[in-house]
Amino acid sequence: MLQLPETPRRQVSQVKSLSSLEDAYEQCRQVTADYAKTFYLSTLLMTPEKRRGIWAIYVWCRQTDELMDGPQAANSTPEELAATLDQWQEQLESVFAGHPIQSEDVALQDTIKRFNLDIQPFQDMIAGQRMDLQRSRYDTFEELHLYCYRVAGTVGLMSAPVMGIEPFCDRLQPPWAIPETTPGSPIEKAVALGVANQLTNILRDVGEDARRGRIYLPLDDLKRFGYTEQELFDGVINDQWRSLMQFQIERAHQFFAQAEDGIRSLEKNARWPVWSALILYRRILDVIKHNQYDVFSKRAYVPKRQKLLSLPKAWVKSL
Ligand SMILES: CC(C)=CCC/C(C)=C/CC/C(C)=C/CC/C(C)=C/[C@@H]1[C@@H](COP(=O)(O)OP(=O)(O)O)[C@]1(C)CC/C=C(\C)CC/C=C(\C)CCC=C(C)C
Ligand SMILES: Nc1ncnc2c1ncn2[C@@H]1O[C@H](COP(=O)(O)OP(=O)(O)OP(=O)(O)O)[C@@H](O)[C@H]1O
Ligand SMILES: [Mn+2]
Repeated sequence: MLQLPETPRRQVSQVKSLSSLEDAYEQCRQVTADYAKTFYLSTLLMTPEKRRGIWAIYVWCRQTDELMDGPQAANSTPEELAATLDQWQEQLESVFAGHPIQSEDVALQDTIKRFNLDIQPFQDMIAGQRMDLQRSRYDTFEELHLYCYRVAGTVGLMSAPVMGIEPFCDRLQPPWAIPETTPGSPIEKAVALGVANQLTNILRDVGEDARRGRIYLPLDDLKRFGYTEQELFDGVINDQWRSLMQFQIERAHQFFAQAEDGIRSLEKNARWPVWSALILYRRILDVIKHNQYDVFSKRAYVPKRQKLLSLPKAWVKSL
């Protein structure tokens, strides 16, 4: 279980008890290995400096996600969750200012310094979590795309400087917008991979989200395909639903295709984990289709054996 900070700022005396840099990275390694085994395996081929950086970012992202999705969140009011995000934001600023608060921050701070990371994608991810507190519907794909950028496209922006990508000079804009990226640039493709993963995640979790009263699929798409919110809550699988899902799956594929193209811009020793993440996540779309678009009573997942088998495939692609 991930440890979340109890207080916004620890006293100086407590800061002394933070882990050493080695221990902090070891903690991040352990969390990554526990939470995402296949992904962890595929990071082992990166240079030690890079993989440690990716683990530190992974842990920060995982913790950010857990703030809203974890067991503590289930027993909190929206006001408490908003306050938790404020506190998390303060802690982030503190790490970027060189003052780590929890042990994992010691590793993140080192990664930030080493790879000259920008705070904006981190802030944007927190803003994405805030969207979940503020809304449970998206009218258009444009609105959903902003959400996907914030909660997942940002991962591409955070990890690209660590993995090594050229050129990494696209201008970042204020947190309410998706950063301006040069069309067709590798960094745009890095964002596209996060968006593709998040769209896939949304399709896989339609039923689970509906049970929480949430619909991520754009409402204007539902309308266009003649499928109602009530039908979604009732788990109706009809021709309209199948067509709607085919359209959404195709859209996710387009983002995966954009991302594929970007992987060759990464430094060679960083390509394997990215290919494996892409192949694994994209496969979920095939499973949804195989399940005849029943995302209400079935969870589309890729069996462990297949996951492991995809590692050599990703390896070959990364050569
Ligand atoms: C090498 C590599 C793949 C690096 C990324 C590792 C990293 C830092 C991952 C963080 C993932 C994370 C915990 C994000 C928090 C928000 C979240 C949960 C997003 C969803 C991930 C799937 O997780 P899961 O299935 O466990 O979700 P549940 O909570 O169980 O529902 C996401 C769908 C998004 C993850 C986004 C990526 C992996 C994007 C990675 C993009 C790059 C590394 C850019 C590559 C560069 C080019 C040029 C293509
Ligand atoms: N069943 C799954 N099918 C496809 N991709 C998955 C699946 N589970 C996780 N992923 C995603 O694939 C990437 C690699 O995860 P990995 O396969 O290492 O997870 P894991 O070790 O099986 O653990 P977990 O399923 O608990 O996330 C991550 O982005 C992860 O979120
Ligand atoms: Mn998971």
